[in-house]
Amino acid sequence: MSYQAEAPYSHGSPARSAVLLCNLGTPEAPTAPALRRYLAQFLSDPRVVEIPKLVWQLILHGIILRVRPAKSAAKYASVWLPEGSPLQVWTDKQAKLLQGYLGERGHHLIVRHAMRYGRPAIAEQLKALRAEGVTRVLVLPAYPQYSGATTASVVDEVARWALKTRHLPELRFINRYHDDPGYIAALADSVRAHWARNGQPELLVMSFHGMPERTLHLGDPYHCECLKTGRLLAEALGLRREQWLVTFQSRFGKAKWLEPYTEPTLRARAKAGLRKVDLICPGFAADCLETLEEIAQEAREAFLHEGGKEFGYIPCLNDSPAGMRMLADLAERHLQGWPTRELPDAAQASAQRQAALAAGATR
Ligand SMILES: C=CC1=C(C)c2cc3[nH]c(cc4nc(cc5[nH]c(cc1n2)c(C)c5CCC(=O)O)C(CCC(=O)O)=C4C)c(C)c3C=C
Ligand SMILES: [Fe+2]
Ligand SMILES: [Fe+2]
Repeated sequence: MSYQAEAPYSHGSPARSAVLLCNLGTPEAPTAPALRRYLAQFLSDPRVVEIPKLVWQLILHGIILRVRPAKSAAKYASVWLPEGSPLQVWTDKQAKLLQGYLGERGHHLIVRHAMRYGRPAIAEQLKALRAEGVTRVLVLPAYPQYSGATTASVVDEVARWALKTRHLPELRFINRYHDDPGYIAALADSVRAHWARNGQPELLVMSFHGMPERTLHLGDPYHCECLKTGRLLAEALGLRREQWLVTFQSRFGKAKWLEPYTEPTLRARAKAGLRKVDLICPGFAADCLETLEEIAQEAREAFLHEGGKEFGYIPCLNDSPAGMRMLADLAERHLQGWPTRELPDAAQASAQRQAALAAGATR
């Protein structure tokens, strides 16, 4: 391969650092054509569907992309906000707030968000940051638990951009924060706040996005990390073992996925006499289709249908102050050694000029 000519970092331009908050991505509209584009990109990622490419492309284009887009579009339509897809709206807001939180702590840097599938694409954002003189990028995948399908796929996409780029910024990656005390405390705070308003349930179900079970046997740490988050959150809340449960949602395809499955578990528990349950989805940094539609709508209906009486959905950390402080702490720890507390060169020069002028004026 050959490297394209690229604009050099201009001499004397400010050396800047950036944080790139990366999430999964979402369709651009709740319509079948938009879903087809999104799902084609998402489900063609070999990190997401690990079966031989040729066989999978036949199934994907021959069956899945003919049926699923319309069905998924209807689900997206039920949670779509006036400003767009919830995942897009929250992730955009989180990046803006994170810039503010880090700024208040004296860090001069740029925070942007990017999506692994759809837009704004990771490569598009890295290119834009480079054009703004950014020479250091901290990549923060918005996935508390590491998995090959999510975290590693973000790294793949950064690497794909890097493969084509001559003058690379310095790059750092955050792999996980599933057991970060700030993350656990932020989740515990939001559960306690929910209980203060609605009373404590008989059972707290912590529902994580599923993965094919074979990924666990192939060495993916995702399952272990979900269980650890669950245990730490239960400990922080002082729950007894029978008062909490970790389950897995969003099964895709016919293979066995991580168990227990969320909705069948809720149905079975309701049938067995459970009346009041709370659901939280700690693996999602922001509310999205999988939490707002699959849990807060579908799982609720299933539970009530089987005789359950009260179903509480506890939102994701989204833009909560505790969640944002946690992200700022996390980024700050990984920014160590980068000169983010110094003013960028150009701003520094201008501040010095201003100081000299002021000094001259008082003399
Ligand atoms: C939080 C971690 C996630 C893991 C792990 C994950 C694995 C995974 N997902 C699919 C298939 C689909 N997921 C879909 C939506 C979706 N998935 C995540 C997160 C994880 N996925 C999020 C945040 C979302 C919501 C996006 C949004 O726009 O709100 C979908 C699309 C929706 C649909 O058609 O059902 C699919 C498909 C697989 C196969 C997989 C593991 C290998
Ligand atoms: Fe998913
Ligand atoms: Fe789903």
